[in-house]
Amino acid sequence: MPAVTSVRPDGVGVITLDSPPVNSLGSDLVTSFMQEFPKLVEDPKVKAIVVTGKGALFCGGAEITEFAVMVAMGAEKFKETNPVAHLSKMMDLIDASPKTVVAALNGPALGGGAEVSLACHYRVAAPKSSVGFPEVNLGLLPGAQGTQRLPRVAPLPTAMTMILQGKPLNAEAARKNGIVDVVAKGDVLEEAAEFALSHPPAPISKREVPKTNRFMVAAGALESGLNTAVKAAPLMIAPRSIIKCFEAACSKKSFREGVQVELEEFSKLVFSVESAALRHLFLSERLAQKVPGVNEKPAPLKKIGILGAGLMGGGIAMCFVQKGVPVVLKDAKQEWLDGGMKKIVSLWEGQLKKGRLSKEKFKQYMSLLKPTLDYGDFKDVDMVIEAVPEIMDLKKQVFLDIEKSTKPDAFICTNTSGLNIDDIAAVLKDPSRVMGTHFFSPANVMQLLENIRTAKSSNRTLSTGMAMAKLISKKVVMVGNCDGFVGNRMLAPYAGEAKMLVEEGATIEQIDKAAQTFGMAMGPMALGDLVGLELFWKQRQAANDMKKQTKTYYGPYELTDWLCEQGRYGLKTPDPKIKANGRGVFIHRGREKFVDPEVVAKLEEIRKTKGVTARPVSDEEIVERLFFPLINEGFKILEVYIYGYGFPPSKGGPMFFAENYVGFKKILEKLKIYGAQAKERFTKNPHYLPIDYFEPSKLLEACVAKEGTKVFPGQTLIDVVLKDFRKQSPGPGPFSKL
Ligand SMILES: C/C=C/C(=O)SCCNC(=O)CCNC(=O)[C@H](O)C(C)(C)COP(=O)(O)OP(=O)(O)OC[C@H]1O[C@@H](n2cnc3c(N)ncnc32)[C@H](O)[C@@H]1OP(=O)(O)O
Repeated sequence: MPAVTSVRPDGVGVITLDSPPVNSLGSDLVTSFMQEFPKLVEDPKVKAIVVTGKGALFCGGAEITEFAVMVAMGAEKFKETNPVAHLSKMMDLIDASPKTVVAALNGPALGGGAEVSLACHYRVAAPKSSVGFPEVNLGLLPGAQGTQRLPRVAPLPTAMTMILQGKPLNAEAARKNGIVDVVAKGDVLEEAAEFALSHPPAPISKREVPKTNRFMVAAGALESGLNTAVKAAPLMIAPRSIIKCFEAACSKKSFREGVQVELEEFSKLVFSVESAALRHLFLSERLAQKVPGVNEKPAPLKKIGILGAGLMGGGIAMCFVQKGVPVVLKDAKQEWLDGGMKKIVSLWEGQLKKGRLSKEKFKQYMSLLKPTLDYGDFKDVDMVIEAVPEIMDLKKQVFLDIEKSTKPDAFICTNTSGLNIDDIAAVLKDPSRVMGTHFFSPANVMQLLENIRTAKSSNRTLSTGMAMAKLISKKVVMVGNCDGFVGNRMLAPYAGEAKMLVEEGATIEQIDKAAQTFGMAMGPMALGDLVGLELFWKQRQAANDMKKQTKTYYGPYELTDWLCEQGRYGLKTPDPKIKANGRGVFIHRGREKFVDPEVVAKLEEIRKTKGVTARPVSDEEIVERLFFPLINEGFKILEVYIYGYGFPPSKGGPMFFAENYVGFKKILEKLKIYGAQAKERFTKNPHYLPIDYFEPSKLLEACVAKEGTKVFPGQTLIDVVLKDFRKQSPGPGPFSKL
């Protein structure tokens, strides 16, 4: 029953939004609310009305899955049956009630949920509730009168931060900003009922926009708000539409006229490819949390052991401590431990100085983090995550040491980015306790976590790994144990082509700028320095004889070899005393970086040796050669089975980008052209090794063949093609060396 009504003995009619899991405003709930609410208005026994939500949330907003259906209807049909206009009518109904309507915010009121609360005449909020407008994160705006109601109650800067940046306010902050009338001290429903009985109806739509808000708009506040939003997310189109709605609200326009502007802007956004991409990401991220067959109750994680206090280990330790989980951080040498602790403490001190961390929290963090050299301190931890250097024998040895020092049911995770986890786990008596947890650098910042299942990981290990990700607020993807897992596997051709393009004549700056203009948070050259160049170097050295390998060769290695031989590993130089510290492709000074003339000279030398004449490379070619092979690799992975590396969210992930921005056919054609060029380079120039990342994926070819096939709203052509493909696919191949 989506909207449930009852009448209390004190004459307050209660209408409860009841649509699990988040009381989203799907058409069923809206229709039922519009049938039930008038009954309360007309009931002579009802003196006032309270709107509340069932469960932990007031309301999670409009039903996101229904947007795809709206888009599929097409623009013309959408005009006639616009479900958001329907939602707007629900707001009018509440607003126009002759009886006082109070929202009892039992939990978060988000998007359309916040709009329902603002359509009510007053808001009484539980202390743990919040009010937020996250629509911008879906490439949308509050299309059910939110942009017109919020500036009527809140100061313009608050309204702008909330809607333009999607930042929610907790109950107390919402009260201070005029959005909430009372923060309940006791039972929120009781207090809302009491409030409703003692206050007259007061619709926000009848309020004037405060003069200060109008002055601020006249003084150009909207432009500066827009600049901030655009700076944070340059490719987003929603902020410009949101500004138009605020302009309408704070001008001489009536509430109704403002609502009309809002509806028009919303309609534009809902049809945009950016919004489709962001909605796709929202739903895909949640889909990725559900691993078929992994259904055992996760074990509690009360204490964590981290082995290795380097960049990764330290960052992982921070993730847990910042969520209040005690961590034992172990390393083998005092100086390594001290170095790791120093880095962690300096990061927290930096936050303290900027006012982002309170002194109390800082103290709490310090008390939760225990540095140690003694394996004995792992005796009561529930999970150990090892983050020691990527050397197979070392990993096997530390696994044996962890086994000896932990409880038999403690989980053992390896933060490898490339080693075969089945091989590491095989040294243990009970390999079912093992899984891979591949964090991305810097681990305390990056949102992605790849959990890797081994052949023997138990259901409980895997479910606890997924729960662990949720505990530390990571977006998690469960992947199989194969070369480079998913992230690095897709990154390898991207990084390889970046190096190849530099050799061909593109400048280092040009490569990174082209990638950043596309929307990447960082270019591939800077990324190499950030994650550490020695990873690739060591992996390559580990391979016996590169020249004999015929497959999976990723890009030229001469420059990286030269840099690493001098200890220029980028920002991940292990020994702080070494002169090359902070040097890689770039020279890094604090947040600034410069291309080193020595690197440019070395490149010239490499070209000479290889007989390559530098040529001008267009930005278009750079983008195509960086991303198309990456997409191709994604298809290869999808032949069996996406968040990281800062891929622009407005493009929805590489596969969504391929389908909706470029088209499969163009990608296939370009892969063939660039692949033929790479083959010619390999055949004619003995300095080059063969590469296979331009070799088109069978799934991509199948998608090209099926282009034009009708798909259901919300579904992708890849979904459709994958269904048939699953049966025939050989998988991503066995675990092989780079
Ligand atoms: C004109 C008006 C426009 C709008 O209102 S646009 C929508 C604006 N609202 C939002 O953007 C809110 C999005 N939702 C969230 O931020 C979070 O979710 C919550 C804070 C509400 C809850 O978070 P947590 O408790 O961690 O749960 P979870 O895994 O994110 O979601 C549980 C299930 O609920 C589904 N869901 C959440 N919000 C919506 C929604 N607005 N429409 C449809 N489904 C929603 C998810 O997908 C998932 O589903 P599964 O269990 O199948 O994985």
